[in-house]
Order: sequence, then C-alpha cells, then structure tokens
Amino acid sequence: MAENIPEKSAWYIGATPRDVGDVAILIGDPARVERIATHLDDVHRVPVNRGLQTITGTRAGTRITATAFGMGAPIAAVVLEELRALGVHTFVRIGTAMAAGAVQLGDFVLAEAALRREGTSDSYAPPGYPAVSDTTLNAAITDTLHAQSTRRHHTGVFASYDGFYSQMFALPGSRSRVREELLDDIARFGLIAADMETSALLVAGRMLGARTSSLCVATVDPVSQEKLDAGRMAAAEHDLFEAAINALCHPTLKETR
Ligand SMILES: O=P(O)(O)O[C@H]1O[C@H](CO)[C@@H](O)[C@H]1O
Ligand SMILES: O=c1cc[nH]c(=O)[nH]1
Repeated sequence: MAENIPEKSAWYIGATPRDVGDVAILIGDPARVERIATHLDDVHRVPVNRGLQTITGTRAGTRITATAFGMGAPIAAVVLEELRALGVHTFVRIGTAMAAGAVQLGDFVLAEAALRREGTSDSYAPPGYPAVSDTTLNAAITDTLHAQSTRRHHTGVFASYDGFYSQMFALPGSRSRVREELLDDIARFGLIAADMETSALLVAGRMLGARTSSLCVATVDPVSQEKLDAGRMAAAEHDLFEAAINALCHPTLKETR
C-alpha cells in the first residue's frame, strides 16, 4: 500500500520531506544543534549521517528545521541543496564570524551581501553574479533584532573565504601576507564580517529559488586575534538562536511566499 512505501531520503543528511519544515536554520558547529533544540517544541531528530545532524521543532506553529553542516562552503551548499530539494524555501545561516570595521566582539552581523572569495559559489554562477541576501527575509530579521534588542547589530557586506588558516587566521610564524589580504579586503570593501560560508549560501540559495540570509555573532578580532570568551559566547549564542527562530516565524514571511 502506498503509505507503506518508504519515502526517499536525502543522500547525505538522511532526511525525508516529512522530516523537515518550510524554513531552516543552517548551523556550522554540530554541538549547537542540541542547544537550539531546547528553544523549540516537539523536536524530532533525524539519525546523524556522516556527522550531519538535522532536527525539526516548532515555535508558534511554525515548523523549523536546523541542520549542522560542520565547516566550509562545499558541505554547507550540499546541505542547502538537499533541504531545498525536500521543500525548504527559506534559510538563515547562523554562526560565528570575524569582526570587521566598527563591529565589536559579541555584536550581531547581518549580511546584506557578501564578497565571493570562496570557490563553491563559482559552481553555481559566474563571478559577476552577486551574492545578496533576500530582502524580505532580512527585513524580518531586522525587525526581530529591534524587538529583541539584546545586543548591537550591523547590516552590511561580509566576505567568505575557503582557507581558514591560509586566508583568515594566520598561525604564529606563518606568512603574514595572509592577514594582509584579509585586512585589505576589509578596508577596501568596507566589510563588516568574514566567514567561510555566507557568499556560497547566498548564491546557491538564490540560484535554487530559495530565500537566504546570514546572521552571525562576531567572535574574533582580525588584527589582535582576540576571541570572544566562552561565557559571552554562550550568551550571544542564546540571543542568536532566539533571533533566527523568531525571524523565521515573522508574519511577513508567510504573507509574501
Ligand atoms: O560558527 P560557525 O557557524 O561554525 O562558522 C564559522 O566557524 C568556522 C570557522 O571558524 C566556519 O564554519 C565559520 O564560518
Ligand atoms: O575567524 C573566524 C571566526 C569565525 N568564523 C570564521 O570563519 N573565521
């Protein structure tokens, strides 16, 4: 009988259409999945596959999926592709980013657009194609951040890089030009943040007909390499989860889809 035929599951994340909602939060660190689960009701867990973990829970009647991709643009795009194929139409990447410009550690940074310094977005669109966030989604996120008003936020241009140690965070004794390239980009393009996935997700999301944006906490200073301490990070993560979940429940996202 038809209802006994197992639904096909996505190759890597292992989820079926029934396992996911219409909207999703893309998380880097897998350890954040169980922590965001505590912010949702009726949480359903998909078995972990290849370290990729997906859960779906509800908030105010909206089913929200959260999947952790780990680190870097290629796997982040795989996860976005699979969730999109399962029916997800709206994505918010949440995570950590390097602070740039006037941004201070612990501030939120919301991507309006991103400089494509990674290679994954090239597999979706030529270099002249812009990596831009969805404006309706960003309006919902901004509205939520104002209502939440727990910490400062900045909206602007991110840059995303493939090489964490070769392009973003030089280890002691490594080639100093590494950081100079990043500092050059920050100054030349007035960036507010740098991470590893945002530009690829914005391009892939748009090419696949999904709404996509990226909201991060600034956690590292590019010049001093100072990092946000664990206590402040935990508080920021809590606020980040709430901002993403509340934004995805925003009424305008339902009205305009
Ligand atoms: O905190 P998450 O979301 O993992 O994001 C950031 O952390 C990793 C590298 O530090 C990259 O994935 C980067 O984008
Ligand atoms: O330095 C950093 C911090 C967070 N995320 C990154 O990609 N780089």
